[in-house]
Amino acid sequence: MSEIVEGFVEKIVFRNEDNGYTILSLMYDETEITCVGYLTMIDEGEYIQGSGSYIHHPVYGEQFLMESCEIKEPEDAYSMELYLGSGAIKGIGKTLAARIVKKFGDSTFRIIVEDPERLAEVKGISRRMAMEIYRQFEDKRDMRSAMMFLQKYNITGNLAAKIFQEYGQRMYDIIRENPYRLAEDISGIGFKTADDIARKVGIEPSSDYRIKAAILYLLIQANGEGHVYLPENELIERAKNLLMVDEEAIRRQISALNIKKKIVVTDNNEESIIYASVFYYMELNVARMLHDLNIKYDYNLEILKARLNHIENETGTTLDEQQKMAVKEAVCNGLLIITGGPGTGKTTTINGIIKVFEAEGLDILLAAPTGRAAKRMSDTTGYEAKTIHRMLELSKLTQGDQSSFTFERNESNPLETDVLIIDEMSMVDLSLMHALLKAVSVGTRLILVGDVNQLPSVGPGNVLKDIINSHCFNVVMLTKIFRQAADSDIIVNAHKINAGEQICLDNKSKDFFLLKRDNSDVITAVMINLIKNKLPKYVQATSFDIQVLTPMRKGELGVEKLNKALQAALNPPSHDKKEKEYHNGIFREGDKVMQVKNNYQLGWEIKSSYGLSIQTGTGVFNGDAGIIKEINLFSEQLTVEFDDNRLVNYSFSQLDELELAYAVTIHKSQGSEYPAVVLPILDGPRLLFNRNLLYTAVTRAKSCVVIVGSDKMVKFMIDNKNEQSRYSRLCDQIKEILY
Ligand SMILES: Nc1ncnc2c1ncn2[C@@H]1O[C@H](COP(=O)(O)OP(=O)(O)OP(=O)(O)O)[C@@H](O)[C@H]1O
Repeated sequence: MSEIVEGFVEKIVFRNEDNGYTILSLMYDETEITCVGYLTMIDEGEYIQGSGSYIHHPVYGEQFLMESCEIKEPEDAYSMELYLGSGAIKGIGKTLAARIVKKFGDSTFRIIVEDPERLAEVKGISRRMAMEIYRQFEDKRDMRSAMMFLQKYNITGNLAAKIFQEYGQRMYDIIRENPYRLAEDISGIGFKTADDIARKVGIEPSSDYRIKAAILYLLIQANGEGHVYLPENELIERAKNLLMVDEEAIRRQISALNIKKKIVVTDNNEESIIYASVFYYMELNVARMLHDLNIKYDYNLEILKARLNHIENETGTTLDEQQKMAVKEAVCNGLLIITGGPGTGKTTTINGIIKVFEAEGLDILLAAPTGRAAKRMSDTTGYEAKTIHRMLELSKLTQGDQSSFTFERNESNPLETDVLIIDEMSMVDLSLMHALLKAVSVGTRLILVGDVNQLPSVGPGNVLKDIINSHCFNVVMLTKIFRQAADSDIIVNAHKINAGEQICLDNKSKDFFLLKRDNSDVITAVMINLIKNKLPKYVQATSFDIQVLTPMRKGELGVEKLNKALQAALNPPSHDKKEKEYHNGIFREGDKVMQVKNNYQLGWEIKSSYGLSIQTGTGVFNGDAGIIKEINLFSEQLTVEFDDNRLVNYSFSQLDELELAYAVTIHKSQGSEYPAVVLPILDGPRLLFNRNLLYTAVTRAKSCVVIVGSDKMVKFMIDNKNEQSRYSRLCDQIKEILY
């Protein structure tokens, strides 16, 4: 049975600002009781009435669990003084509060609201301050009632504050009439939360708003799966399952959204398809901008020949016909795509192209989609390569509490360069491609390099594949595997896997092995032995440089379980290593970790051997890997050393950006290379275990690949050509522009 308590809030003992969970002490009938609950916006000194029940906490004893709570406007002078002096109103301390209440007595609150100028009669309060007190008082009141209102719908803390900041007093109408707007306007609220609110407000399941919101939500969800659009029938099916309403109602709202231009309904020559508008225009613009860049340049081929001869003499490498063709196409065209598998000479060709343009005195920019890929490009070319985000000068826009990102380089402030070379193009998704092309003006030569057979980008689209398949632009396919590369079974096998040919797994190779095991515990133990004892000597690297790549996150051989096992074996607890618990695991000094989201604000620092700061910068990117150097339990910080000795401090509240990285998913490893790769392959979803995934994993290794598990599964993967197909129309959009 629910009980009621009421009294003054003596002290806020603890408050979690994210979710509003609060512990406070309340003076109730001259005794002090501890209340707990989601009591956002309740300040010290307030008089509250709450209902709930007494519970017994094993450590803190009896507490009142407050399920709902109401602020009572103080009615007597004493309570008003307590509230005003609590720090709730900036600029009023205890002394001033006492003076105000002495002057106005029980009418204090009425004066503040109805006649605030009179506050200036109190010594120490100017007219301006009087109005400021009034403003804060009203704001607090509005905000508090908003919080109370939202709490009914289980929205608390920062999210509630965000909603109030976005809508102000309109919030009440919006929530009562169309809470689905929240899903559109407020980051952090999705369809599910909005639908939950709608149900509580009593909105009908067949409401137009509900169906519209669900359609937009399903399209965003499809983008998250890598699709750019959904076929109309598939969208309707998904909507029917989500909403449990009839098809006619869904079709009506599709038309309504189409008229409002929130979605685009078109067809792909076979069936009707639906885009969220932004993705439709992105795809169309990417196609158009690619055509715009695709102009011809006159170039004296005799001069090119002479330049190439000179470069070949200088570097001692004679380019083969395909590579020479790539250099020629690069100088003669505004847009060129170079694609090829491992060891087919892409880097050598890029270097040739750079040298030719350099001899011309042209400006060249190099970039890649991830930090690691950019670093590799810098290492292999000898020129600075940036991430595409950094090159486009990503910057943060802050509006009130909301922040979004934008690129400083765009159509009105394009990149100032004659040549732009992008490596690892298979990882570029549609929105990044769109941002990139907007910043490239006609007259800049754009050269896109990548291996079209790698896994597609994490984000939506099949950009590189679609551009190549359109056959509208110059594409040079490098197919020859060079001699050094042909000595490597990693490269030979990668090409076989890609072609669907079975590979020889008799362990006679120098760099490609399969250790047959059929039990996940045994596989884990074998991998630990390899990483700890066998492989470091074999590939002349440290245990930490050897990477376990696995297809899945979950399961016995998924990232989560493997990381725990590998951590215990490679960096066990030790009295001289500090630890910090997080979610469901532990970070320990010496652990191998990975940043799991792009954080453009996070600062880094490089220190000299004397500990002096010699370089600073910002930005740590999804996929950057490093080692935990220090955990400071006192300042609640953890320091990670990334590539190039960049030191980054994480506050404990930022630890959700880090994960252990002894094992990572094959998807996450795209664009990275490791001296040796260990692949546990036993069993898993047939759709995921495909040729593409195995190819990507194998091509991450420089000196050695060891597969531990089932040879049958490896064979199955090579035979399994079924990629998870993506709905994308870039290829057709490119072609249609020509007609
Ligand atoms: N024309 C050439 N003559 C001789 N050797 C070459 C030639 N082109 C490339 N190579 C050699 O072949 C190997 C692979 O070349 P390169 O690194 O350029 O290929 P890649 O496609 O960039 O490979 P990956 O994708 O694996 O990095 C290198 O050892 C390189 O020196």
